[in-house]
Amino acid sequence: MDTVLVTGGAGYIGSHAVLALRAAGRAVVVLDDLSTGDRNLIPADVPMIVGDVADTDRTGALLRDHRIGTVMHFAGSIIVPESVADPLKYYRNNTAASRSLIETCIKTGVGRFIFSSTAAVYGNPPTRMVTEQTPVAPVSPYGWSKLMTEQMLADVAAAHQAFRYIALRYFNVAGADPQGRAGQVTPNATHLIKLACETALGRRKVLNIFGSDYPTPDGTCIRDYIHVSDLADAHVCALNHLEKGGNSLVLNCGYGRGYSVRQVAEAVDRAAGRPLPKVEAPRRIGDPVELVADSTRLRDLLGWRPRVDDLDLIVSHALAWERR
Ligand SMILES: NC(=O)c1ccc[n+]([C@@H]2O[C@H](COP(=O)([O-])OP(=O)(O)OC[C@H]3O[C@@H](n4cnc5c(N)ncnc54)[C@H](O)[C@@H]3O)[C@@H](O)[C@H]2O)c1
Ligand SMILES: O=c1ccn([C@@H]2O[C@H](COP(=O)(O)OP(=O)(O)O[C@H]3O[C@H](CO)[C@@H](O)[C@H](O)[C@H]3O)[C@@H](O)[C@H]2O)c(=O)[nH]1
Repeated sequence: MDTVLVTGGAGYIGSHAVLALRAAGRAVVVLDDLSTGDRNLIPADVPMIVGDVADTDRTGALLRDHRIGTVMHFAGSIIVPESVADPLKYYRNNTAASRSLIETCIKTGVGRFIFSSTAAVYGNPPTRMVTEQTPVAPVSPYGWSKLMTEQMLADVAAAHQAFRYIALRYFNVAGADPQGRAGQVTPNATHLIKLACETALGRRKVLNIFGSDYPTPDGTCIRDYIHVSDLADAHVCALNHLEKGGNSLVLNCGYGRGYSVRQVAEAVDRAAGRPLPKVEAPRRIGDPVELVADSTRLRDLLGWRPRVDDLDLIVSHALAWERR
């Protein structure tokens, strides 16, 4: 079996994909510039090249030398408000860097590509449940930077018969490896569950609840939180699909049910054994009211079966990671 290249494999989600690939018996090589990642998140015997995916000479040599058959492309910049303040960083490190990587794949004959996309491509969707047919309409440069990469992949796959891809649109990724081998280290992360756990451990004074007047049962925004280990498994399913000759796909990744900000905060209270300090704050600009993934296609087309679909488990794994 070919070796899999995991770009951004020293990051939060990529490191869990490395663990899932190894559990499936696959050979893995990581390419990461360590701008936000950490070498310690991946097993010591996984080869890691420190470098930028946009460095075409080095990446080309890597693809050839390691006989890479599939690229899983996690590397990128991920902070939505930062993308509003510095859009060119996102068009460089997400869109342009992906263009370079895709071109290097075409030049070296790598025919399978699995891409980390995002629910941010939907912007503020008109319906509660989001299917892959829901119109895309990003509201941030981050979302656009990812949608442009999806478009490149579709165009390249149409032009090159030997190239197939799967774009996985992640909803809200959370939790940590149940065995404590990896978790989120991303600096300046803005994610609710990470911030709530940091607050529960006294590293932050208070958890802001951004907006309590939304048209939802408790007034706070609703999201579909997917355990990072289940998401990692989805990548192994995607790899198997492409290796069996399956066609290119765009797939939502979530569980299909949503929790409000307050419900998440209460789950952190339960995991921590005491209530964390919370304060109602104004709405955060650009937040959609409700984002829940219809993940029927992921289940039906890839045979994905979640193993940790439980908010209390997600939160307890995230809290255990923060306590480490
Ligand atoms: N975390 C989420 O909730 C979420 C949601 C939707 C999509 N995504 C996408 O998933 C992917 C992984 O996100 P994450 O949460 O693990 O973030 P992360 O910051 O933990 O990981 C990104 C990794 O990529 C590396 N990297 C960044 N730019 C690089 C470059 N040019 N060359 C080589 N390495 C580079 C970083 O050092 C880091 O290890 C990203 O593409 C992100 O857009 C994440
Ligand atoms: O301190 C906080 C942090 C967040 N929230 C709220 O919690 C919800 C979830 O926020 P967050 O965890 O920041 O996730 P999203 O803004 O939904 O975005 C995430 O999910 C997207 C996919 O849906 C990804 O593309 C993004 O990278 C990722 O940050 C939102 O209503 C926030 O307003 C708070 O109330 N207080």
